[in-house]
Amino acid sequence: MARKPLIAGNWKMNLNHLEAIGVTQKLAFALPGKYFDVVDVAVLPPFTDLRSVQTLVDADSMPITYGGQDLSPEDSGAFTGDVSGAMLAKLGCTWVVVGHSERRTIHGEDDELVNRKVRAALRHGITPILCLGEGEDVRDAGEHVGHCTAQLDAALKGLSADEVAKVVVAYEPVWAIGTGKSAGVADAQEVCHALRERVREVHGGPVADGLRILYGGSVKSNNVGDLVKSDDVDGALVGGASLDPEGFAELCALAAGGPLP
Ligand SMILES: O=C[C@H](O)COP(=O)(O)O
Repeated sequence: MARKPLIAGNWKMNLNHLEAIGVTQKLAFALPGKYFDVVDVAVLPPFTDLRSVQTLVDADSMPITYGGQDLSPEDSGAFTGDVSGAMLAKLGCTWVVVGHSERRTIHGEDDELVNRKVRAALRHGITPILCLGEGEDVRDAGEHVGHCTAQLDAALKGLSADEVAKVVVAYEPVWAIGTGKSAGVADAQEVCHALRERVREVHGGPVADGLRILYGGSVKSNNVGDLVKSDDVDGALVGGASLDPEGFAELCALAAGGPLP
């Protein structure tokens, strides 16, 4: 089944709302409309930027989608500092990152919380981009496939096949994030394939064949083309390389099959 690639730029804690406007404008300007027929392009700014990005995207009818980098597992109430799925939905978010390794490591998020956040996103009609991946020690021990499929099982626990069909999975080996050390194409394909086969086993062929599985970890213009050519890699979650709009536009074009004119 042909799956349209998704290239999502995770800005992490970079760019204030004024800078966000500039970067989003430049990205839309640099990437001709025809590329959006072939690849979906998203930006994932900090919460404080979302309203500005929404206003710009709506006003200029940009083909760019956007989303948050995290959400609360709860819908409202006394949860100081948290942002709910309902709030993100109201801001027109298509996506929300869940279970990023920086949240798992820095904020101690475990699989059970990640599962609750996936459910919260789906409850509000937002597509969770569910991140998972192994650390260097697990990879060195050769246990990366089992580790990642176990994380997948835990994050999707109790979800119906229809719900799983609405999830995007992002395989991000922790040792490749922000290190300049990207997984090889064969390594990315190995884990993405195993994740798809696990979904096939539990939720059936149509869900597995339709599921978008991204790779993330030091994705740049020089490796994105080969990564998305892999059978089971359907796009990329891009960190550092998404902050420069012209460079990110080039990366998106390469994911769509060729460089910008
Ligand atoms: O969410 C994005 C990933 O953490 C990858 O970040 P990176 O492209 O800077 O390595």
